[in-house]
Amino acid sequence: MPVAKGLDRLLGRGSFFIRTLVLMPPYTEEPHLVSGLSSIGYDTIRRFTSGTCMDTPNEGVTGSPKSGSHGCARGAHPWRKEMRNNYEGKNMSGVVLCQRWNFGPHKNVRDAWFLVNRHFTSQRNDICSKECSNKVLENIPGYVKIVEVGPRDGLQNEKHIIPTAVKVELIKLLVSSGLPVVEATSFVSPKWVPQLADAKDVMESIQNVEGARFPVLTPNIKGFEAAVAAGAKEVAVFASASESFSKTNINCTIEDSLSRYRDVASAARNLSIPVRGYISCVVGCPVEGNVPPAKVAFVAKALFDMGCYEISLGDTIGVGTPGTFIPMLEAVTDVIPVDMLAVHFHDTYGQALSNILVSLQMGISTVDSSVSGLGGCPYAKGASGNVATEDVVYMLNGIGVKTNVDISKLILAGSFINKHLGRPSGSKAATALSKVTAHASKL
Ligand SMILES: CC(C)(COP(=O)([O-])OP(=O)([O-])OC[C@H]1O[C@@H](n2cnc3c(N)ncnc32)[C@H](O)[C@@H]1OP(=O)([O-])[O-])[C@@H](O)C(=O)NCCC(=O)NCCSC(=O)C[C@@](C)(O)CC(=O)[O-]
Repeated sequence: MPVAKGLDRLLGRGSFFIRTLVLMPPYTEEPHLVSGLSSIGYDTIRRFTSGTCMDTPNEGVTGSPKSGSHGCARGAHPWRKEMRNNYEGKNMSGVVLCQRWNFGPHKNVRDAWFLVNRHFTSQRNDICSKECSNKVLENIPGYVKIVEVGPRDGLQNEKHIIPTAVKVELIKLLVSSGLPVVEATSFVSPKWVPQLADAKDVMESIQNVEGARFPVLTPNIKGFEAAVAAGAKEVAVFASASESFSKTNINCTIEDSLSRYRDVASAARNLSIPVRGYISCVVGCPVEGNVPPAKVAFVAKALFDMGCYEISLGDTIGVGTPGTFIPMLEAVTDVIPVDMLAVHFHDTYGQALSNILVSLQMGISTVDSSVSGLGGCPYAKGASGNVATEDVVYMLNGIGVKTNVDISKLILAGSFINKHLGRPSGSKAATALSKVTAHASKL
């Protein structure tokens, strides 16, 4: 296998994990993963792995203060630390694998290891989490919080209105898979997004559902008040890094939207309600094209200053690659602590998983995704669904990262909504694993 020999030379004998990832059959064509990662300097990656504030000067960030001025003012927003602590301590769904595997004709443990994992990476790979110490993966967090956005970002874009009962059942199934956060709906104008006009009913129906948090989108004080009245205990505001998209999506300029969100954040602080912030179009806009990283950093800093406990960076139209996402993340982490950031990818160009992997390497540990890859934004023409949660969990399992999500239950949730929508899953992992299960006797 010439590619394998080349990789061994490139990586050294100790780096069998990368080799395994690259060569895992049937994905043996090209070592894209290694060549892509090797172009990112390790120093650059390390810079983002500390959970502490960066003191890097932020010249070039329009209108934002200079170095250190953000001062990581977490004391002002005590829920931040508390919420991070809440993510820990759950049972993990992974199991120790291949304890009684028969190595059979395979020459050595390494070869047998990757064959074993070819079949079993739907479970968390504990061998990997213990033994992978190579430089490429060592900075990846041990736990990743997945924020499921299917019921909101997914269903807001459906042609037909989904019955409230179906939405509620979907949310319950997602929670039962172990997802810690399920974005439930939006309190936006029903004239703009009729698909989510039943936000109040959805929220009221899940009041007794335990085991996850249910943030909802609120574009203004009106939405915030309606959300709180319906029982929401966490909200999200959504700004844009592109002026044109801001006008298209929420009918106001970026500056006006930030002013509205300051009002929402202030009202939320009075009620001790945590506020998540989104930034859309962080690398590309359907109207303006490329979006400068400094613009994203500016909006991120504004959301941070108003008290958002987490800021989700959205590649709304899915055009980003590591080549554009890394410089944007560098600009944002110059002004915001990396542990307050989340990433949110639409998979229009099939780049989401590679972008997630580099984001994790740069210190991000929160990933938004949507069951079955549902989704799209009604105001971002051409945007496809979000990255599928099943695909994200599959990848994280494969590299030994804990999520607490049971992928088989997640696939059930996906099957439920796909059946209702009358179409196949948008998740490659769910599709493949369903086939494997169906033909298990042939393995
Ligand atoms: C922001 C507005 C409301 C401005 O819309 P507007 O028309 O400029 O607002 P307005 O203040 O002039 O009000 C117009 C009407 O809407 C009502 N209204 C006003 N506010 C609300 C509210 N909160 N809830 C219910 N009704 C509301 C208001 O009462 C009035 O009703 P009328 O008097 O005509 O009967 C509108 O543009 C809107 O709702 N936009 C939402 C668009 C949206 O939800 N887009 C998708 C989510 S963003 C996204 O998907 C991206 C993200 C987050 O996923 C990240 C990524 O993918 O990158």
